[in-house]
Amino acid sequence: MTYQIQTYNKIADAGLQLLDEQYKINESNEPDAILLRSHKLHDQPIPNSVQAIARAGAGTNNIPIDQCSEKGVVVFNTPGANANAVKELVISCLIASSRNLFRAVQWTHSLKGETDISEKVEANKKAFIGHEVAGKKLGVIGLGNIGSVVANDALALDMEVMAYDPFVSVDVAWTISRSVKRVHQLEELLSQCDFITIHVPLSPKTTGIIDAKAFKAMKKGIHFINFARGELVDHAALKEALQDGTVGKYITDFPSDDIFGMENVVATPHLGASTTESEENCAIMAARQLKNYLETGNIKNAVNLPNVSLPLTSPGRLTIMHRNIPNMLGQFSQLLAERNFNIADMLNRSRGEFAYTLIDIDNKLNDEEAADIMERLQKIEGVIRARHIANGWH
Ligand SMILES: NC(=O)c1ccc[n+]([C@@H]2O[C@H](COP(=O)([O-])OP(=O)(O)OC[C@H]3O[C@@H](n4cnc5c(N)ncnc54)[C@H](O)[C@@H]3O)[C@@H](O)[C@H]2O)c1
Ligand SMILES: O=C(O)CC[C@@H](O)C(=O)O
Repeated sequence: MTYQIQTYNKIADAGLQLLDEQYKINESNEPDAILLRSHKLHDQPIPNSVQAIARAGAGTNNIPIDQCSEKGVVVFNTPGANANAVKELVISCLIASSRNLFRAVQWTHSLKGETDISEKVEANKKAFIGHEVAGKKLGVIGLGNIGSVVANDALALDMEVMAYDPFVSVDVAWTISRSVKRVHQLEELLSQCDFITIHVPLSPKTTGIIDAKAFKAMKKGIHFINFARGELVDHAALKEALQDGTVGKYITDFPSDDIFGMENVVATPHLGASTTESEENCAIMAARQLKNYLETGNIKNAVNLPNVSLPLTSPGRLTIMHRNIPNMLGQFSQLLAERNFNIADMLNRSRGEFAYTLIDIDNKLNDEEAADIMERLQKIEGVIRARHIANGWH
């Protein structure tokens, strides 16, 4: 079996190398799967051949998830794989902004060609006096893979840390120091912190969550760090908050035309995950998840379907993505019984309005039998996509 993979953006070789001789990269207009980073898929049709999309990264706002679910396309991301890279940059920006490093470096370079540089340096350095972060209060909005490690490491800088995340996962909660104070109202964090960093996914619910009301609640002169997504912040409200001094500095990884020229804005070119280590981690995780899904039907870290894991030992497996409605399993087993196929194992999991079923059968199907059973499965109301995976070991 050969799988066709379409890639977008630069995917680290460490990940691509995991896709062995069974895989062809960028050789077909009808790929089985897509592997990408920030490339926007919203503006292009997704070929019907695509069974899975893997995002080598955390944010999936560049992928039309609802459309994918309706087409039976599983969408993966790589949770945590780039968290350390983002954390290191956020911590460095926290300190750099507090010490006026960005402006200071720019000014120093402007001395090129002048005389008496050391005298000018000593005379003017007072313009860049900063503050230490120790003893200051950091607010972390979103305590996921990135927010949790930023919060823990800020404690090591002797900062007081406050965090807001109404949906924090149990797994992450276990890793967070008890010294991080959790608040249940965003306003409480906004009104008390000297520095705020945001680490929530961009979705219709979070677009513009930092709006005029949020800025109004903040302390005067606060430094706001946004390495999550630009659209989380209402830029018109940001402009006002910068002008009236509410925001002393806005440091963001998401430059856009409207923030250029705003005073006290520092923008980096979406560099959060741009380390060799992080790019490799993401590419490896994404390639493994894609391979596992294509070859066994098992799912790990999908954003639109549940995790499903069943060792593939029988001669054949049917994978069925379907709506989460009654009597689907009954119809599948009836169909198989009518054709005299014996079910060796079965697993069914649901997530929201979608569900996924693996059915392992004792029968080794020829191409005709496989096509026939696929056609019949697809005809069952509620079935979105069905696949037959022949186990190469039988
Ligand atoms: N700059 C970069 O290069 C870069 C790199 C990685 C991730 N990111 C961005 O950072 C985001 C976070 O990444 P992550 O790996 O920590 O994701 P994650 O999924 O591990 O964590 C996100 C957290 O946000 C929380 N959350 C959701 N809605 C919230 C809300 N309204 N208020 C407070 N908390 C809320 C969730 O409960 C979760 O704990 C990504 O979605 C992506 O957009 C940017
Ligand atoms: O691929 C990148 O460089 C950025 C990834 C980042 O935005 C993410 O959401 O993980």
